Amino acid sequence: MFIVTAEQMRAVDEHTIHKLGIPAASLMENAGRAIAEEVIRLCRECWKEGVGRSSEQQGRWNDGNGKRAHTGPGDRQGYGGDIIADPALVMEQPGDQQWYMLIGKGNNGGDGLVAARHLVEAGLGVTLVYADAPESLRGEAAVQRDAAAQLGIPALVHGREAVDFSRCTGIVDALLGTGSRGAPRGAYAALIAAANESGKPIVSADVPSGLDADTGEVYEPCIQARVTVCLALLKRGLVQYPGASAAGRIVVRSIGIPARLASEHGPSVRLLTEEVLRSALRVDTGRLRAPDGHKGTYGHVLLAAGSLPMSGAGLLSAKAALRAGCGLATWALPAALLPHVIGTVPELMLAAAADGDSGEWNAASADAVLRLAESRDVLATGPGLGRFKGDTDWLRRLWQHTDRPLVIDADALNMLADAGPHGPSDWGKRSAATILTPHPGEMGRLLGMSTPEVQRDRIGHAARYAREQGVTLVLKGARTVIATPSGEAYINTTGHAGMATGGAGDVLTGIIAGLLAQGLSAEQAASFGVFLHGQAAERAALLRGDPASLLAGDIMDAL
Ligand SMILES: NC(=O)C1=CN([C@@H]2O[C@H](COP(=O)(O)OP(=O)(O)OC[C@H]3O[C@@H](n4cnc5c(N)ncnc54)[C@H](O)[C@@H]3O)[C@@H](O)[C@H]2O)[C@@H](O)CC1
Ligand SMILES: [K+]
Repeated sequence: MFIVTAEQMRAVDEHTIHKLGIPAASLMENAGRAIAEEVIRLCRECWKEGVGRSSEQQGRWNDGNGKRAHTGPGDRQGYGGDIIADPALVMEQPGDQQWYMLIGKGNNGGDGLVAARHLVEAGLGVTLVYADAPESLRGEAAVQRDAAAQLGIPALVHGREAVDFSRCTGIVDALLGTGSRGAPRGAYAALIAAANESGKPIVSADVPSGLDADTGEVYEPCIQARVTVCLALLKRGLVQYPGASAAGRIVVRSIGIPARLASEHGPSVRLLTEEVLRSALRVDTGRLRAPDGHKGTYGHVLLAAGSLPMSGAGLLSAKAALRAGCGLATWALPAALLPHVIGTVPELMLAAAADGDSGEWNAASADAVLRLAESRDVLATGPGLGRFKGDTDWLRRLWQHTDRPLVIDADALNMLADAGPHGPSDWGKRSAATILTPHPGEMGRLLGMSTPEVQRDRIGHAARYAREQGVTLVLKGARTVIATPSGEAYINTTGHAGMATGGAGDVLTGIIAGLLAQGLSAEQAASFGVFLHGQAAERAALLRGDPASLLAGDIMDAL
């Protein structure tokens, strides 16, 4: 599933209308119809839950599968085939429903007006609530305004008549869509605040009004939707927090715009699903293990990690690499740690780096790491590494002198942040892939900005950095972003807040390194690794019963 910016959506709309010749009116009709169908779906669900229903009314609506939506002879036996009323728009007690349709003056409002027509057709009570004078609507939206007026659909205008939300069952928010700029103003702000205040279920057209469709930033006020009917293509703001929290359930409805046009009109950003892993990323898990393979077949990971106060980080990473399926893993660590970790993971090989009995890394150890890397397939570094004198130079040497794929995490990212104003691209282009796995704080240090600034546009920052620095970048956090040097990005959907626990990132580093060792490309290993990491956490939370009690080791054990 493609994820687009408002600008990309506008270009795709234009292409569909002007190059393919599909009329704008058709697109709006499809959009409004889809919104109406989702309103009816929600009504049916609310009925099942008993929300807003008196007890004698419960259990009397249509069940939504069309079976009880028959009309005429089809209800009787013996006359041949059934005759079924439009099943997506049928309800048994539609008259109980009073929906307020909040209508803005742009095309989002036009979608709401089309939806109003279809809801009236389905027998629901509908009242239009215009934010601006209806006369201010233009183009297709004005056509829909006139059709609604011809049909006698009741209408109120904010500022002219009082709007009492206590009288409605639910609200359709068609105030602002992808044409919205900045915080809602005037009547828009007032209607959004009152709609939220009412506590009635809200169905948003395309995006919740008050949400930045590109960044997921939530302005004050912003609709808190129960359902968002996203039209044609998923918008970036809906998959990024805090926007994702304002959107409720997101239903993407196709309206006649070919989805593949998205990648012709801007960067390709997709939701990371099993289907995308298989098709776009061509990850074939069935081929990872050959029946006649041996431990040499599946690659050897070298992990340079851990220091006295954070030895567990190295242990978690190295073990996760093995759990992800690499044939062998060597953990290079400061020599003083060796006696304490011997035997903790018997499957691991250990390589001691001279540390003057300090338990810490030092600049001179770069040579030892480079030598070890010569006979391994992947080098990963960062977890529990700590900072030490000359560390940025230490990392620069690894960057420049190993031809193995390199995974950089944690403190190694902080070393990278000190590389200079232009970032590590100043160190030259690496011959093998480089994967960076920052959390938002580390990303902020790499970019020279604050964590909230990073969070305000996660996809944008990640994609830009990956392209400019020629790296594959994994920006961790809810809805992890994987961005590639060629400008593509994937947004992960697996995992949960229980993963916010020390060591979870170390496990991810190990998984990605373990997958690289098995021959996956950087793009495949980063995406598949993030996806698996989240899935393992989901499974671990099920086993434990509560995500909050999850330890990083549980994620690894659930792989
Ligand atoms: N071909 C198309 O362009 C299609 C567009 N569609 C719908 O059209 C929407 C985009 O329509 P528009 O580009 O007309 O834009 P919008 O309908 O999102 O709203 C733009 C209007 O709102 C006003 N506005 C902008 N920011 C505001 C703020 N912060 N406070 C108060 N008023 C503000 C502007 O004056 C502008 O007139 C989509 O989200 C979608 O719902 C669909 O109908 C499908 C086809
Ligand atoms: K909206």
